[in-house]
Amino acid sequence: MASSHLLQSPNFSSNLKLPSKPNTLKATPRFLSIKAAAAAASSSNTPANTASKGNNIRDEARRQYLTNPPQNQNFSAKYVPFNTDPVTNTESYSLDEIVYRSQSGGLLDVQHDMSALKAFPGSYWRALFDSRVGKTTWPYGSGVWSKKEWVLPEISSDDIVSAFEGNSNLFWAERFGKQFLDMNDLWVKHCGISHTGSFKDLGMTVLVSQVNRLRKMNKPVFGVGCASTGDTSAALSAYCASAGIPSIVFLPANKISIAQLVQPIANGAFVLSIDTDFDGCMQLIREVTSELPIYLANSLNSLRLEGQKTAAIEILQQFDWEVPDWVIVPGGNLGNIYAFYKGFNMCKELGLVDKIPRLVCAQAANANPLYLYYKSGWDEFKAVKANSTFASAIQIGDPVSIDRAVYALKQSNGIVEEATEEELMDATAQADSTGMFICPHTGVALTALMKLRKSGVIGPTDRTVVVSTAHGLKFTQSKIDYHSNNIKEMACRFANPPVSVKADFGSVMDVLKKYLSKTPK
Ligand SMILES: Cc1ncc(COP(=O)(O)O)c(C=O)c1O
Ligand SMILES: N[C@@H](CCOP(=O)(O)O)C(=O)O
Repeated sequence: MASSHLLQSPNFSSNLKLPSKPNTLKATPRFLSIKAAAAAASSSNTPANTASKGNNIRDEARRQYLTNPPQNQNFSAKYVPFNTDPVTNTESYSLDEIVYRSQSGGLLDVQHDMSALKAFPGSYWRALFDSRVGKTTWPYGSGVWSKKEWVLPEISSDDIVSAFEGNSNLFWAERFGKQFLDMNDLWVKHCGISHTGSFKDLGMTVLVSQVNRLRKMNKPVFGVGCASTGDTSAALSAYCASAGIPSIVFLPANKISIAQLVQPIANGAFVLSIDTDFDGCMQLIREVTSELPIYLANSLNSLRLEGQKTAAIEILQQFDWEVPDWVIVPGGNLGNIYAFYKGFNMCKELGLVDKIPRLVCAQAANANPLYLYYKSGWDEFKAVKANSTFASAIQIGDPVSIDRAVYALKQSNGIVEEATEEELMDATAQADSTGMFICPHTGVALTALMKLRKSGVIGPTDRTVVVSTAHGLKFTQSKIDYHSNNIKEMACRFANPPVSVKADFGSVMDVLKKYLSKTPK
């Protein structure tokens, strides 16, 4: 592409000129003015401006699009079979087709036209993405849609269903790092501080937006369905409710938390509580979605991972495009570990950074098919019967994205670790005692970190990011059980139960004096 081309985003009122030398990693002085232009352009759509024009942000985006249509935006994406040679296998599908599997029954992947994206240097993309953070411009106020060109480049902003998800806190876990791990550069990416309380929002905004588009195109999509351990169903039902699209969720009876169960109920989903486990629900939803006009929303559908990969890009952005040494992700159905790899790898391929972090996937020992496969030297994969775990959202024995996970780990020189119930609950309590309030799945990831620190694989100064996947408030019962010392065969070493005390001054004083005498000054 010639360097004189202009890239004009729908919501940007001024053109962003390409640097004269595309594909260079160095930011040129000229480029800095591009950044300023981008910032100025996006700030012209502030709510105050929008309101004064008598529009809402969606109307304003539409108006911008009509008066200033995008030019030379040749970005596109399609489905291709996952990890096959494009020379010998030319199979591909439009994203507007309803397809979840390749002809041979394998996984699909969303493939972007990388040559069109590569026409712009990494410095361009860094500045463009940075310019969109912290704004309410539709749809770029979302951490996912601020990377729209890399997610679903062809969807109209008008079809997007978004809760301005993403842009989640990257928390410096200073005290936890220093106190328990002798680390000074430990970070927790709080993906669970999100609209429905988990990272699933990142993928679901993409999937439901595409469904919205398909329905407008009169494609046969009556509603959207998923099997779930509680978080996918919460995200699906919220995004569908927001767009007025029916959602159907299959939940394993008595295996998800009350907080998770109530989410789809409140959002008006059709909820089936099925007497099986997650793997059984997954099997059923796959059969049902191949018979009925119900679109599959689990991460078998590769659209979801396009949204989830933006968390990786966001981490780089939050470190001002410096690459951390390690990223640790709890794994269940195993879509997310691949999504992280894909996000990091796209940034490398497109010149935003020059390497990717090493990835660690952490599993509960009670549901550890990936760990066993890794320990066998990737010899033979065997699904397992997942046993009950406090990390209930990853109680999965037959993960649909196993091939994606193995690919991500091999490409990133990755590691798989596991956590017993006691280890994950202790790690959760320790993290909470330093001011976090994490879910048990994050406890699994922290356990993996503790083990890798102990063995010296992760060093004291390694910059490490632990991905926190859900909000701790969804899992209060496990915390209540732990802090009440009410878990069979678990010492609950860090339990902090409340003290019952009589309602008189003397009793309260006695208890407080005892407490103060024991507390380190
Ligand atoms: C809270 C939470 N953490 C981690 C995971 C694991 O993600 P994945 O299934 O993509 O491996 C899930 C869902 O499976 C989840 O709900
Ligand atoms: N933890 C998930 C399990 C399903 O994963 P998905 O990413 O394939 O939808 C959930 O919350 O349901």
